[in-house]
Amino acid sequence: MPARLSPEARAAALAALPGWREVEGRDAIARSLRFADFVTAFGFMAQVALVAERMNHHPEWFNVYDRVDVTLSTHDAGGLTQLDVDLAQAIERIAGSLPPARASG
Ligand SMILES: C[C@H](O)[C@H](O)[C@H]1CNC2=NC(N)=NC(=O)C2=N1
Repeated sequence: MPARLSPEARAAALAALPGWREVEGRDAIARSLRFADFVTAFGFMAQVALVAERMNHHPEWFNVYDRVDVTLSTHDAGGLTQLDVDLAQAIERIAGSLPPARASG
């Protein structure tokens, strides 16, 4: 398992991941994604699950209808590592290939 990212590496990683934010009170990053509908959201989760299993690195996530809240942290390392950055990038690639949510309000 990779080492926890230094504060500098962490800041650089976040700057390169628009939409992702730091989680308060723990060394983790998070993003909330919205899709066109439930089937698209669940399809996103299915695709991410296959990547996560291949990486042996798994997201914490919560789904309601068209929304998926994802938190990434490396539990074995007790914080953020390069694995989380790699998985976040894979998540961006998969989400970007799916139809977006309709604009609200
Ligand atoms: C035993 C197994 O390799 C570990 O539990 C893996 C599985 N998936 C994991 N996922 C995440 N997010 N962090 C981990 O430390 C982790 N460890």
